[in-house]
Amino acid sequence: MKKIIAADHIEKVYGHGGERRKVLNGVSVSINEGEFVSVMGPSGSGKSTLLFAVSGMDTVDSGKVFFDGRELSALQENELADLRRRRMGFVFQQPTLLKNMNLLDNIILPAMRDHRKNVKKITERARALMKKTGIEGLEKRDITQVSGGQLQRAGICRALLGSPQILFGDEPTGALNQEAAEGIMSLLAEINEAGTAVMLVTHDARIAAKTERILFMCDGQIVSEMQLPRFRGTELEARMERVVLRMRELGI
Ligand SMILES: Nc1ncnc2c1ncn2[C@@H]1O[C@H](COP(=O)(O)OP(=O)(O)OP(=O)(O)O)[C@@H](O)[C@H]1O
Repeated sequence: MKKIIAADHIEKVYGHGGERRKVLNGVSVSINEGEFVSVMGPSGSGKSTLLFAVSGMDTVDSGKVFFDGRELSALQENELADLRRRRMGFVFQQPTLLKNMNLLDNIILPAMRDHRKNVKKITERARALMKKTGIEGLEKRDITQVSGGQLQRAGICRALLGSPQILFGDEPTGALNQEAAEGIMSLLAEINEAGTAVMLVTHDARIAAKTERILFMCDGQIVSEMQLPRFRGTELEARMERVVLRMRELGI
């Protein structure tokens, strides 16, 4: 299986002098093409920092991160930005969409930077993604006129517009009720099934149990991993129990 992300002994330090704190402490991890991975661990264990480091959204203080064989720190800022825009997608807990701009325009806005001449094509693709993600018909709505789940679906459409090889999610279901969260998880599973790798940070064992590999973090390190068969809609409770049990064993 081909690796799309490979992180080799990465470290991230925040603060200065006596206040210095190693938030990533020699993490090595790889993500294969098409994998569905989640990251769990206590608050402050470094989950978001890891996601930001392996996606090139933030730099590391030592170690190396490779995306599809290219070392991120060796890239020029514009090359890195280009790589992130074209080959990675990002979804956050609160999608950063703009008020006073309708949902469709919000979705296409970042892609317009690359393809000014292709407005028609981008709009068509955005509409197709809105249909696929279940928000067809909401194109003209302002972002204040849709639910949290619909907003997150719009965020996912925006992230998918460039056909990324990997979608990174930092608590993408964290602000949603359980029903909306499950809808977003089903959507992410579908996207993953179609070939896009997904890497999610979550606090929720119910969410992690639907992924195929769980990385457990504690104090800036990956302290354990769990491989699960692809989730096919059954045995969720048993999978959750395994996750919770592992966390208990790890004391996290
Ligand atoms: N920009 C920053 N400057 C200084 N410290 C930071 C910064 N970003 C994160 N930290 C610290 O690094 C540690 C790890 O943060 P991180 O957000 O990666 O943890 P997390 O596991 O994702 O936590 P949570 O589950 O609460 O979101 C925390 O102690 C946090 O306070």
